[in-house]
Amino acid sequence: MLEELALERIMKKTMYEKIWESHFVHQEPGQAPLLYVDRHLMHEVTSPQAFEGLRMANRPVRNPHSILATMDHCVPTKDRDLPIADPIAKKQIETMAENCEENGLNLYDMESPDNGVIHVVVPEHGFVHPGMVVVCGDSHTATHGAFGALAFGIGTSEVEHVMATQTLPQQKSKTMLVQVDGKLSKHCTAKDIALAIIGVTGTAGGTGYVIEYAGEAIEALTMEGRMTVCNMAIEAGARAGMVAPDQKTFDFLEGKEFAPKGEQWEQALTYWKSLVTDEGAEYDKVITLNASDISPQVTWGTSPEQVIGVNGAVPTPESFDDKGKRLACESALKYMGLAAETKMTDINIDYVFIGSCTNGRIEDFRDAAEMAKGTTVAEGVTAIAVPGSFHVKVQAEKEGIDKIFKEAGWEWREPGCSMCLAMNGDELKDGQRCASTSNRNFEGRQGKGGRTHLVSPAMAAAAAAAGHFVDISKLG
Ligand SMILES: CC(C)[C@H](C(=O)O)[C@@H](O)C(=O)O
Ligand code: SF4
Repeated sequence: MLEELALERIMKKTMYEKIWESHFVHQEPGQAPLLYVDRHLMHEVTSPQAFEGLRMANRPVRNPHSILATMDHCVPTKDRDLPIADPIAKKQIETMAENCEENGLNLYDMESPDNGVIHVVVPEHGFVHPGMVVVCGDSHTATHGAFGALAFGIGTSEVEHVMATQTLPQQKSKTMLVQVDGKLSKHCTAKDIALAIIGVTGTAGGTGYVIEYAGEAIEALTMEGRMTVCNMAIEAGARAGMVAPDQKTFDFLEGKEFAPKGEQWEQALTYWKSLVTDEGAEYDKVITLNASDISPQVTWGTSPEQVIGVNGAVPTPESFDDKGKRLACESALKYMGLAAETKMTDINIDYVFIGSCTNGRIEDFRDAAEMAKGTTVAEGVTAIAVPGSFHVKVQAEKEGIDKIFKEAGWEWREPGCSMCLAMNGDELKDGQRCASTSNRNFEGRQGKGGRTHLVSPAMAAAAAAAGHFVDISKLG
């Protein structure tokens, strides 16, 4: 009987384990297992050396159809018709175009109507499906886990390995279930879930794990919302984040360019439905949160885990028992120019950025526009809205969202990573403070000396109008 129970437990698998096993190719004794890779995403920053390596070794790209490439990190978000002023950015863009041309790869270049941030454009075309293994030389590849895929970032030498062999040496991760029960309160969003989770796990809590997000609040999210949550799995230190595919996933994919069609669609559906974690399967770690406890979140420090509800105050270093966290708090307060115990709603801002692969999708702009409607950007504040892709931009314009922003005094830009990491010239000046919908608030991330507070799009729009953070949960 006990044996039977044990056997039953062994046979019950998590979604991660099912995907892993179906992609396992081979393992040499003493070496990491080799995984088959279905999809390889690319941008201009991490691919040039990989292409160079292939060229030197005289090897072709094994499966050009597995690759989708874009230009996003270095692209200007205004005056796109003028030549790129920054010589490094210009070179990266040109090199990307040459490499894709030479290898026959599908590239959404700067002129393409499909251009945008890699993790925004890939889902728009239905390029990632449930059950796939997806890689990209970019840490936020975890975004695509929202489709029930195993998606993670890799280094440039690994990019070369995947291009040459369509496989990747990869150690198996442990599994973590992050269960978010209950319902979100009004004006709370997927971004607040993502930040609140990191507030609990810390940026190292996910190290060695692949997270599966589940529970009523995750199921209730749209695909866009699930992408936001999975996008930030990496900020919790996890290898990847994923959500079980369901009817929302299938509806999102159906009819998209790279989605299976006809009979293949039916077969795919049967397979996708089988990927869901078996009832009773065990995870190595389980974390439970209640969505109704999550208030609109704001980071106060220089790490995404240094986060608090907007109704709270900047913590004192002494409030941390852990010495490392205490010191981190001290140093963050110094860099951020904040005094402990300052109410979050008393913090004034200079800049607002809405965009990035975390919150640059249509729903994010709808949320922000609802908040921005009829307001005016506060004096002394610069606010920029940067759609994640041209498709997002066009859709937003169709809905009149650009007008709402422009009338409120916002700049309405062209798509790209922009001020998420300030590689394209969009950056904060020393000491400027920004309410940003991106995913990283590291020192200098948005420009040397720049101070980043991570928030949701609605929080960003409310801050732009007030000139400081606002407890939007108190709004009607
Ligand atoms: C440039 C790229 C390698 C980097 C990443 O891996 O995430 C960037 O996208 C980021 O968000 O910091
Ligand atoms: S938007 Fe930001 S986080 Fe996303 S890929 Fe670009 S730089 Fe990285």
